[in-house]
This record gives sequence, C-alpha cells and structure tokens, in this order.
Amino acid sequence: MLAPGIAHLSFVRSDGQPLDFIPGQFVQVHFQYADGRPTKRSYSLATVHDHALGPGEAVEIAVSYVPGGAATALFEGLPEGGEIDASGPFGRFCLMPADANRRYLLIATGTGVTPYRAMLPLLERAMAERGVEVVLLFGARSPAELLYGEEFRAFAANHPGFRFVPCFSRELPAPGSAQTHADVRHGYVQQFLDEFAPDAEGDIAYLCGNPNMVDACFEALKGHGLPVARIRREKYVSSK
Ligand SMILES: Cc1cc2nc3c(=O)[nH]c(=O)nc-3n(C[C@H](O)[C@H](O)[C@H](O)COP(=O)(O)OP(=O)(O)OC[C@H]3O[C@@H](n4cnc5c(N)ncnc54)[C@H](O)[C@@H]3O)c2cc1C
Repeated sequence: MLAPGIAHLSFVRSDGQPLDFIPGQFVQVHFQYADGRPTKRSYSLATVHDHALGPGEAVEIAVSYVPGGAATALFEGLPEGGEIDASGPFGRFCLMPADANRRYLLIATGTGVTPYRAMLPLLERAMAERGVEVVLLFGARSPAELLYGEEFRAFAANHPGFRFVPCFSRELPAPGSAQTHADVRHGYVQQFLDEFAPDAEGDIAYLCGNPNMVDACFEALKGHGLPVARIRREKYVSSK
C-alpha cells in the first residue's frame, strides 16, 4: 500500500512480449461485472522508464480504491501472482519531442501523479539537454497520501531545475517531520497557480487526476493566457 486505500501494483506480461510505452500513457484493464457484462478501466503507467519495457520488466500502476467500485473489487480480490487482462498502452498525455518551452508545469492530484513519475527520465533529459525547468505541484489531502513523495523529493534534491511543491488540502506535515522542510503549501493546487506566474510563451502545462481540479486549473491557466494547445489534460473518470 502506498497510502491508505491506494495500492502500488506490479505486473509482468504473461505472454513474454515487451511493452512499448511512452511515459504518460495508460493501460486498460478488462473484466466483467458480476452480471457478466464486459467492462474496462484505465490506469496510468507508473513505471519509471524512457523506452519500451522488456519481457519480464514490471508494468506498474497505482490504484486508488473506490468504495463499491467494480475494478476496485477486482484488484482487492487479486491474490499475489494473480492475472488480469489488459490492453494498451494508450493516450497522448506525453512529453512531445518538438516541445521548445522554457518550463513544464506539472499538476496532479492523487494517483494523477503517476504519469509524472514515469516521465522522470525524460524530464531529466529535457532539463540536461535544453535547460527546461519543471515545477511539480502535487495535491494530496495529507502527508500520508503524498504518493511517491520521497522519490520526487530526492529527484528535486538532485536536479536544481526540478521543483517539487506538495499542496496539502487537509493535514499539514507534523512539526519536525522531514516534510516540514520541503516546499509545501496548505490548500488546493489551483490556489497556488498564480504564485508560479504561468507564462503563455514559455510554459507547457500538464493536468492529471481529479476532473474538478483539471477543469479548475484549465480555466485558470487559460486566464493567464496559455493557449489550449499548451495545456495537456488527463481526467481520471470511470469508463462505464
Ligand atoms: C486515462 C485514465 C487514467 C486513469 N488512471 C488511473 C490511475 O492511474 N489510478 C487510479 O486509481 N485511477 C485511474 N483512473 C480512474 C480509473 O480508471 C477508475 O475510474 C477508478 O479506478 C474507479 O474504478 P472502479 O471500477 O473501482 O469504480 P467504479 O465502479 O467505476 O465507480 C464506483 C463509484 O465510485 C465513483 N467513483 C469512481 N472513481 C472515483 C474516484 N476517483 N473518487 C470518488 N468516487 C469515484 C463512481 O462515480 C461510482 O459512483 C484513470 C482514468 C482514466 C480515464
């Protein structure tokens, strides 16, 4: 468990094939409702990688369990070593080779941060090769829900161009804990956009996770003059 109710799950392809994925993409998990109707749900790949996953390399996802959720029941009932059907990868929520921006504004809530974890090697390359800066604004209710927080903090410590800003909506880190020394905020991510002075010319923004957050940030960034083409979105909604 990454946090209460949020699992980090790791799979390998049982057919021994590689998985050619671009960080930011997702897979779809296929299963049936209790009445036999087929359905599927999408999960972003969390695997930190910059090229195809070879045979036997882990396909990682982070799943936030939703009470009463159909896929949630599937994952909760899955024993270690259990198999699921999946397809993909899909999606275009990816860094683009032609990007010529000065800064990436990466904004997430909850498991919406997983695409950015997957992107770390590509971000590292973009920072080294073209001096791009990166700000990761990550909204979580509490320090316990700051998924992969230590990894992002360590990455920021080793990369001066990468700024990690956790935003806690409910509970701040306990006094004296490691997180109190970090660049933390108290509130929702969308409250802090102004502070980073979004720039229509230099920024490309990515928004991932809770649909209300994505919509709020999208409107705020448009208000700062960012063209729609420079605001890339992935909303975590159920596909029924
Ligand atoms: C492109 C894409 C990528 C996604 N990536 C991820 C990911 O990496 N990790 C992840 O955990 N999810 C991700 N999701 C969401 C995921 O696909 C499912 O929607 C989620 O896991 C709930 O599925 P479920 O079958 O358990 O619940 P459902 O049976 O679909 O829903 C049960 C009930 O809970 C409500 N509900 C559904 N989701 C939520 C929620 N998040 N919060 C509160 N109530 C909810 C529904 O409206 C419904 O009433 C992604 C969605 C998309 C479209």
